[in-house]
Amino acid sequence: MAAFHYHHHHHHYPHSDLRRLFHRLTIASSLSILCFSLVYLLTGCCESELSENTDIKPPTREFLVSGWQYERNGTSVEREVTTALGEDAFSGHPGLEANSSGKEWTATRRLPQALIIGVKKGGTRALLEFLRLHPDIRALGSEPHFFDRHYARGLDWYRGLNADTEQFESVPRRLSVCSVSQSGVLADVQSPQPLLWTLWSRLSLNESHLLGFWVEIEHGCHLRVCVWITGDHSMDTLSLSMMPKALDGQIVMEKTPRYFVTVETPARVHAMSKDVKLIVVIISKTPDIPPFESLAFKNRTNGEIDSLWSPLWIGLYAQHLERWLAWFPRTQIHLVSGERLISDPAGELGKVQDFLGLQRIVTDKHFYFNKTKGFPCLKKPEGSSKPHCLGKTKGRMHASIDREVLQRLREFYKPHNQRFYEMAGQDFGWQ
Ligand SMILES: Nc1ncnc2c1ncn2[C@@H]1O[C@H](COP(=O)(O)OS(=O)(=O)O)[C@@H](OP(=O)(O)O)[C@H]1O
Repeated sequence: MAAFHYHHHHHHYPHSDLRRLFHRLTIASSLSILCFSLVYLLTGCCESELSENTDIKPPTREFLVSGWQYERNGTSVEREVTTALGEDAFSGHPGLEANSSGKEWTATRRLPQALIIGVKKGGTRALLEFLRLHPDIRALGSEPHFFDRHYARGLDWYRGLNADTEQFESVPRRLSVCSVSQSGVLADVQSPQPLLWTLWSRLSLNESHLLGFWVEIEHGCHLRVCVWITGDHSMDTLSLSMMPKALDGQIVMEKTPRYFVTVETPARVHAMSKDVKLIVVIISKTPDIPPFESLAFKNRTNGEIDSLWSPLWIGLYAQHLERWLAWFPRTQIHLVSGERLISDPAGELGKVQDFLGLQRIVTDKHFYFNKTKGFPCLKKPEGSSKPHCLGKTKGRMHASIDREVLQRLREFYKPHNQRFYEMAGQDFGWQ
């Protein structure tokens, strides 16, 4: 049997919601911003420095200017916000760490050399989070959807080099994200909304994740607008959609499982780099979309499968792989078995590391099987010392599917899968 997939819920944030949010932020912050502007005008601290500061420097917090915080689940967030900034911000990011060798300072934002292109619900998040453990991998946490949705924004946007002067830094595990403006400081102080807006549009989050924000100034008079976000999505989604800074020799990568099935993507990826390494996680599973049994058929009585229904169409792996093979050699595409990623994560990760030309550093020592979750979890995820499983949205209970329907799907997928095995040069044993 082949793979079946779910509808994916992407976040869409209506303009009006964001408007309302910023409205609230404005009211909450206007007082402190006024004070801030006063201090600014009185000290005139930027005058001499503005023109000299074209590079981002490690920030030294001078003021915690504006906060919009409230109690959530009975715990005050204020102390933690300060902690996140004062102690932890900018730790865990090679591009920003001060180190006696000074080497870290050469880290730059580069276009990815490897992509996890698919497939949706195949285990792409697990694969990326596992790969992140490797010191030679720098991975973007969110799904940037550059080649399928944001292509018109251009490669500089993708890389994280905005046309405007903003720079973003994220501290993925610490739940604080900041946007730094290097120009027009006074104007920004009087109106932090555009900065917040840009920062916000870079996050795959919505208003409900926002716990607070603050504006601060650092040495060199860069303005930083920071948001503090709930922990619920930290492992799965908290990251800015731009490439992380990486050192020479590190592999930059991202995952957007939709790339695999979008017709225009292979050519676009090829135009970025003909050497990029492509990873596809493929799996055989049934989507958990009630009423699956009726949606899967064009005509239930004669058993005609609706092959254009997206969750079933995604599973036509041969068809999708064929499009990639028109642009990239088979050796540049690595297939990961979604089933084995669950039953033997270290084994699958070993092969991926070989494919990427990396030393096998992520091994069975890094995983344990969590019986409650029913999935492998990490003993120590990147940037943390505590064991971690993926979030609630990964590894869900699936409703059982009618046996006859399953049988019909097996028949439907059989020839497609056969063709896929031939193309892949590998039998995945689905039946
Ligand atoms: N270690 C571990 N922990 C949790 N879940 C795991 C793991 N390894 C693989 N999986 C499987 O990953 C499925 C989600 O796949 P994706 O991350 O590719 O989904 S998404 O397309 O990004 O939404 C998810 O599918 P569902 O069970 O349907 O939620 C899991 O089966």
